[in-house]
Amino acid sequence: MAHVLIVEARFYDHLNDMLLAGARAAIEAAGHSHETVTVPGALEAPGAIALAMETDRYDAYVALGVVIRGETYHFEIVSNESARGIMALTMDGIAIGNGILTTENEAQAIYRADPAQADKGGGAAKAALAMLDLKQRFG
Ligand SMILES: Nc1c(NC[C@H](O)[C@H](O)[C@H](O)CO)[nH]c(=O)[nH]c1=O
Ligand SMILES: CC(=O)[C@@H](O)COP(=O)(O)O
Repeated sequence: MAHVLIVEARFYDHLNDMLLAGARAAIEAAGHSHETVTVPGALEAPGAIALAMETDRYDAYVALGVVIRGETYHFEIVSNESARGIMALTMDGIAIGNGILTTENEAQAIYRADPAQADKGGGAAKAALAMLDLKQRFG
């Protein structure tokens, strides 16, 4: 059984709740345990995972959050830099699923976050577990 850390960037409560429900359900359905830590926004997610890695308590990580385009270039910074940080950790051999949505509007985010629709939280959890499987196979 693997122990998975969910790092949720809680910028939009109602959207995060759906992502979390999907991720937790997918981890539990696969027979694994999980815990959750909350950070203020997507930009903090890679740093939180990097800190958690130092504890050696977790086998895999799921990053959850929602970035919705606003009026300024900030959208690109938050979207691209959170993904870049997560990808850097992935390339270090950490099993991570990236469930940080980057959308043009709230309707796109609702469709993707809802476990009964696109279930991107569940998808990110499954990706983390798939990478853990590969890590154990090749490690
Ligand atoms: N605009 C969004 C943010 N912005 C906040 C940053 O992620 C960060 O917390 C802040 O700059 C302090 O370092 N975060 C999201 O998750 N979603 C957004 O739409
Ligand atoms: C991530 C964003 O684009 C958004 O939350 C920030 O909005 P704005 O560019 O209008 O400040």
